[in-house]
Amino acid sequence: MSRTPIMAGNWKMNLNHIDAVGLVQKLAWTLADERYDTAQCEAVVIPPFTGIRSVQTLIDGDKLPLKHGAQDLSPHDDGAYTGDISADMLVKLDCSYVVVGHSERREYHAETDEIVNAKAAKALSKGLIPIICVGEGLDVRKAGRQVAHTVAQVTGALAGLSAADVASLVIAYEPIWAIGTGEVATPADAQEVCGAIRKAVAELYDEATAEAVRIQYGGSVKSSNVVDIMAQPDVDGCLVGGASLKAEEFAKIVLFYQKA
Ligand SMILES: O=C(CO)COP(=O)(O)O
Repeated sequence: MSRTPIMAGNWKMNLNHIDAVGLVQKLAWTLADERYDTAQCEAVVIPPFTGIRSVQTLIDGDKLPLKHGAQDLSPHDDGAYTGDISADMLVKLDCSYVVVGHSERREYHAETDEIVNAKAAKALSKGLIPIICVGEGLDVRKAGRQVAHTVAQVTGALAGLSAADVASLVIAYEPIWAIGTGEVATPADAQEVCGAIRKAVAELYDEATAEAVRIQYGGSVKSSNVVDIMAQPDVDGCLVGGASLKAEEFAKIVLFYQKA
């Protein structure tokens, strides 16, 4: 089974809703100029919550070849959870994807594998595709335990999910030491862990599920390194932070296949 590559721009806490519209317009123009083909790569923008409605209206109104998503969701349906956003609210905004378990949420909001698992399950139950983030810190990498650490996070995040659900979702391997540092993992580093994740999915489920699940690499991805990273057999896309805030740079990342 062939997996469609997926490039997702995680804007993190950047760009108000007006700037969000400007970026998406420029991204769409650049992609159109370069004859972007959605069959070659899926392009996703993930603004902060405050930008989603404007981005949705623009994508829908202008029939742009982009999908959009959110950076987090509540594991609860509704109720007294001040500051949280529910899956239903994101579905109403036509979100296709939702990031869960980003290392910044794990660190600053104390999200555990159990919480990540509950959020992924909630997203799937409402028809949203979770992008489940995993990855080791520098201490774990230095100890050579990156595979065991990351596979344990994947196992925790997928607990109780069906094979069909897992086949539909996205796992993003983001080594924390490579996020926003300019320190990109080598293509071989990315392949080592992404390959181990796919093997773990095969062991937890079956070969067909492992063949279907899409695995991204994230951490200082740029247009200058994306082609080498994407050449790895178990890397199906990238979760891009800083470089997704520049339309032309993110467009080049989406269009990686033209250079591959
Ligand atoms: O955390 C990331 C995407 O979720 C990666 O961020 P950078 O691309 O800025 O390193």
